[in-house]
Amino acid sequence: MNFTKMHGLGNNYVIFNQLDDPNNVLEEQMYPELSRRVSNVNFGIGSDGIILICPSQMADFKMRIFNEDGSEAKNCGNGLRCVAKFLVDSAYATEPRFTIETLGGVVSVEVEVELDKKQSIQYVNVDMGEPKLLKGMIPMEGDPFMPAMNEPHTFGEDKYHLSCVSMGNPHAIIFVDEVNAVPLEKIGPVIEHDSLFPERVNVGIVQIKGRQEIDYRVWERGSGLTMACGTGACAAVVAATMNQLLDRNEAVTVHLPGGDLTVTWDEQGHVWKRGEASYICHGELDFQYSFSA
Ligand SMILES: N[C@@H](CCC[C@H](N)C(=O)O)C(=O)O
Repeated sequence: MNFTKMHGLGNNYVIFNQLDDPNNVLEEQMYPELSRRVSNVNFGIGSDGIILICPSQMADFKMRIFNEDGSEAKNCGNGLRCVAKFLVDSAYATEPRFTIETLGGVVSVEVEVELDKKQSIQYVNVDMGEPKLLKGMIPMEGDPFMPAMNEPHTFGEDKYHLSCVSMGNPHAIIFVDEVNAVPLEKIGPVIEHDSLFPERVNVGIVQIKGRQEIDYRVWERGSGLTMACGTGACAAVVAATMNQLLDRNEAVTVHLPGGDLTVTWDEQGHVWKRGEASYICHGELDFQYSFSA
C-alpha cells in the first residue's frame, strides 16, 4: 500500500489515496485493524490514525478517518487541511477551492499560498459548517432538545463544568484558569468513556487569554493526547462564544501544543478554520508483513 504521512500542527495521519490506486483499497472490515497496526509506533508507522481519500458521489472528494484505536470518526479538522493540500499538490484538485465529503457532511476548502519573508507557507482555510449544540445531536444523555453549556457534572471525586459542541464529532469543553495545570491524561479518558456520552467524546480544556485568543489542549476520543485537534479548536471557540467569553464574527487565535489555528464563527453560523498542513514522508507499507503478526 502506498501512503503519505502528513500532519496539521503535529496531529499526524497516515493517508491512503484510494482515488486511483487499487492496492490501497481493502475489504471494508479491515480498516479498523489497519489503523491500529499502522498507528502503532513500534510495529507500524506511528500516527494518530489513518485517513482514506476516496471518490465521492456528492462532493469533489471524500475523506474517511479512523482513530488510533480503530474507531471511525465523522470528521477531522486537521486531516481536512492535510487532504486538501495533498489533493492540490498532486493535481487531483485543479482549482484551489473544492468540496470534501465527510461522514459529518460536506465541507468546502480553499488552499492558499501566503508568502512569508523567508519561505512560502501554504495555509488551508476550511468552512467547517455549523456547530450542533443540542444534547441529542452531540450525542449526550439528558433532554435532547437542550444544549449543555457550562453544565456541572461529577466524575468520581472531580466536578467539571462541561460545554458540549458537535462539529460532526462530539467535544466536551472545560474552561480552566491554567491549561497546563490540568491532568488531562487522567481526566480525559474518564470523561471520554463516561456513560453521559453514548458515542464517547473528545475532551478539551480551554484557557481564555483575551477576547481573540485562547489556549486549548485536547484528549482525543480513540487517540488520547494529541498535539492538536481542528474540530476541537472550532468547538472550543463556539463554546467560549456561547459562554460570552469571546465575540461572534471575530478571528480567534487558538494556541495548541503543536501550533496556532485561526477560528472564526461567522454571523451566518459557519465556523471557519485556517491553518497549515505539512508532509512528513511518502512510503510503501509492507501489507503482508504488517498483517502477519
Ligand atoms: N484530530 C481530529 C479529530 C479526529 C477524530 C476524533 N478523535 C474523534 O473521534 O472524534 C481533528 O483535527 O479534528
